Amino acid sequence: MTVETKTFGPKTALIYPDRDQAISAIVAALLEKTSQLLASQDRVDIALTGGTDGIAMLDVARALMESQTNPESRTDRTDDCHAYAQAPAGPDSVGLILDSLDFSRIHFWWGDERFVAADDQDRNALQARDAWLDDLAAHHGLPEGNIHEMPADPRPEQTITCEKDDADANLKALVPAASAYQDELLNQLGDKGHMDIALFSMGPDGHFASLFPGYPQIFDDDDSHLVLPVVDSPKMPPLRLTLTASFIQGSSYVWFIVTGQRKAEAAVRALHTVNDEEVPSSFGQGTEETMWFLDRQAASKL
Ligand SMILES: O=C1O[C@H](COP(=O)(O)O)[C@@H](O)[C@H](O)[C@H]1O
Repeated sequence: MTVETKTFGPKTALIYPDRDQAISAIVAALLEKTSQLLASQDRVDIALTGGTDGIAMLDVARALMESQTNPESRTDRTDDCHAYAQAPAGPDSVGLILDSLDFSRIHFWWGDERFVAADDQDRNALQARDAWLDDLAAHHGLPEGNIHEMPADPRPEQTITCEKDDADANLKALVPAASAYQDELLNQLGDKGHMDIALFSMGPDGHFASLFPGYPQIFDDDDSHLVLPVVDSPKMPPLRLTLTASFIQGSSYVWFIVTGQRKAEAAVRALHTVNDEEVPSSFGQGTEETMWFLDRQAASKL
C-alpha cells in the first residue's frame, strides 16, 4: 500500500490512495496502539466518533474479527471493504493483534453524541453498538460496563421542541446529562484523567466532536469543563453533548479519519492552523501524537 506523509508542525497527515485504505489503516493503527498500551498499563480508554467514516471504521474492525473467527467469511469481507487486505501491518498480524486483545481492559467513550431518545437510530452510540460493540460484548469479553455512552434524552418525544425559545427547557435536560457524563469520566479515569486514544472525523465545515465553527463551546477554555451541551447545532439533530477542546487536548493520541473532496478545504485549514475557532478541528491535538488519516480527495489541497 502506498502512503504519503506530510507534516504540519505537531500534526502529521497520512494520505492513502482511497477511502477504504485510509479507514483500514486507522483501524490497524488503533488495534496496534491499543495492544501496545495494554502491555504497560491496566486499561486503555478510547473515545469513538460518530459520522460515516467513524462508523465505517467499526464495521471494518468487526469484519476483521469475523475473518479471524470464521475464515470462510474472509474472501467476501476483503472484497467488500478491503479491511485487512490493506492494513499496514499486514492482514494476519493485525488479525492476530485483534484476536489477542483483552477487551475486559478496554473502555469505549464518545467524543460527542446526538441528544435524542435512547433508541433513536441517530445516536452515535447505537450505531457503534450495531457496528461492533454489541458483538464485542456478546462474544469477545467486553464488559457492558466498559461501554460509556453519553446520556440519551429521557423526555417523551412530544415534550421536546427545538425552537430557539425552548433553549431553556432543552438546557434543563442537557445540563444534568453533561454533568453526569463528566462525573463518569472523572470517576473512571481517576488520576490518569485523560483519554489514551481519541478518534475523530470532521465535517465539511471543519467541526469535530460537536464543536462547531464560531459556536460558544469552542470558545470555552475553562479546564474544569469536560463535557458541554449544545442546543442549536447547525448539523441535525440540534441537541448534542460534546467533549470540550481542552479535555480533548489532554488525550495522548488524537487521530482523525477524513475522506472525500468536500472536506478538502477544511482539512487544509485545520492542518495549517492551531486553535482557530473558525475551524474547530484545528484544536484536535494530542499530547503524544496528532495524526490525520486522509484519502487523496480530502488531502487534495494540502
Ligand atoms: O454529527 C456528527 O458528524 C461528525 C462528522 O460526520 P461525517 O458523516 O461527516 O463523517 C462526527 O464526527 C460526529 O461525531 C457526529 O456527531
